[in-house]
Amino acid sequence: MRSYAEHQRAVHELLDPLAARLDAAGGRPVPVSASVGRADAHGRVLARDVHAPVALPGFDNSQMDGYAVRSAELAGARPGSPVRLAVGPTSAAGDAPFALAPGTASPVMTGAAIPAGADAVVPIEVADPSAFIGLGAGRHDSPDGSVVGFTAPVAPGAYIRRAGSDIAEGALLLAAGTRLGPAQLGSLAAAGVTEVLVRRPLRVLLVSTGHELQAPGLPLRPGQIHDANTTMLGAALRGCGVEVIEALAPDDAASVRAALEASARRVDLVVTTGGVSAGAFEVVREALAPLGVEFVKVAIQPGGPQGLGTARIEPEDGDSPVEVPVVAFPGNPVSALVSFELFLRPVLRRLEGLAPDRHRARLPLAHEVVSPRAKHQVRRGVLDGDGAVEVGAPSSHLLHAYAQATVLVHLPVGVDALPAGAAVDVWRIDD
Ligand SMILES: Nc1nc2c(c(=O)[nH]1)N[C@H]1C(S)=C(S)[C@@H](COP(=O)(O)OP(=O)(O)OC[C@H]3O[C@@H](n4cnc5c(N)ncnc54)[C@H](O)[C@@H]3O)O[C@H]1N2
Ligand code: MOO
Ligand SMILES: [Mg+2]
Repeated sequence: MRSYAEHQRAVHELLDPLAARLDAAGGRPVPVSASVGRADAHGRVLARDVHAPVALPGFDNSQMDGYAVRSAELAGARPGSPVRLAVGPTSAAGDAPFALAPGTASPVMTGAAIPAGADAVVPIEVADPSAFIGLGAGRHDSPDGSVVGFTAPVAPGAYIRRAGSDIAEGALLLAAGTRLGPAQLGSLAAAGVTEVLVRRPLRVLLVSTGHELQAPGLPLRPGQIHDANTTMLGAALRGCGVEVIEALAPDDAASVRAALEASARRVDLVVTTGGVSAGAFEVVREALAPLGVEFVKVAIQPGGPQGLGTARIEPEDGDSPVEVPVVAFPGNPVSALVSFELFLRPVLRRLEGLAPDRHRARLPLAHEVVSPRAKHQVRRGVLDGDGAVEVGAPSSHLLHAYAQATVLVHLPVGVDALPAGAAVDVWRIDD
């Protein structure tokens, strides 16, 4: 039997090369900003480095509302003997910079260009008067004859945001592989970048198998059930930025193979559910083992039976052979979704430019639990009012209970019983 870590490594080895494939086309141009009816770059992954076309800030500007001064002129300022300067023209945000005349102090607003010759800003609160008076009518002129007093020296450079202090012109703004969230998009917009090259999304064929399955909404004959896995794993995959093609194959190997043959050339990966265990109709195993997919037992619960490998399909119509990686999950819905969380989501997160680990914590158990010693068990749980973990039942058909859970609880190999209060690893379920 394979360990959890061994199978995780095998999935990574099979799927990590997909990153290069998604980059191979050199990226697709997409707009940085959303506009009606157009896909934008939000949530996508950069295919190429982006260098700053300009320095940011683009010019020295003020960090505070105050007065731009020559610091040397305030060297002798003391509470008892203030330095008084004539009020010069005002620099508001958006104004073109001008020159500061010697012996004057210019009102300067946050984000406004520092007048040439000034080398420091004194915040309005520590000037005398401590509020702007008489500005506004002709907002760039000084009120005639106004004088402002300063009672302390100011260090050169005080409250000046230097040009290039965020990023220098030509420096690496965002590296290839970065996922574009709000801060990254804002940073591109600030630099005036309107379009970027992003990786194309991963394309996955999702095949659910089972003679008993009926699409939700269609009536059930006795013995039939509604197909939950297609909706569930389709959502999980799309939530990771994947484009999904769905197929429902009845319980015969020929239809599973036909589903693969129909779409293998259009996808990067095939994910199947069901038909991998020890029953009489294990159609995924039957269809894919001859094509090169390996079926193993992993020492986890749920999710024990797993399939993994590259399927080489020789189309019956004589078309050229096609090879496609396959990840085969067990059919029990809880087993299928836990398998996704353990094995596939970390890889997809990496392909998305995100850290592979999800939000994790070590929390105390609210009550005693038991677990099979030889298996890494993953239970679904919720936190009680004190932040302790209430662990749900282990069975793999309890999908309703999974839908109520907020955490996955890990009980590793070697654990057969843990008392209330013992610390366990939990992963937050957040989408
Ligand atoms: N004798 C043994 N029996 C079983 C073993 C074993 O080791 N020896 N393993 C058990 C474990 S663990 C699991 S997990 C399941 C895996 O089963 P399969 O992957 O072969 O899946 P199926 O047999 O097709 O279905 C299992 C179960 O899940 C339901 N199912 C399947 N697909 C869907 C779907 N799309 N939506 C909702 N429900 C689905 C299906 O009706 C079955 O109830 O095998 C155990 N048996
Ligand atoms: O391993 Mo199965 O996945 O328990 O239910
Ligand atoms: Mg089965």
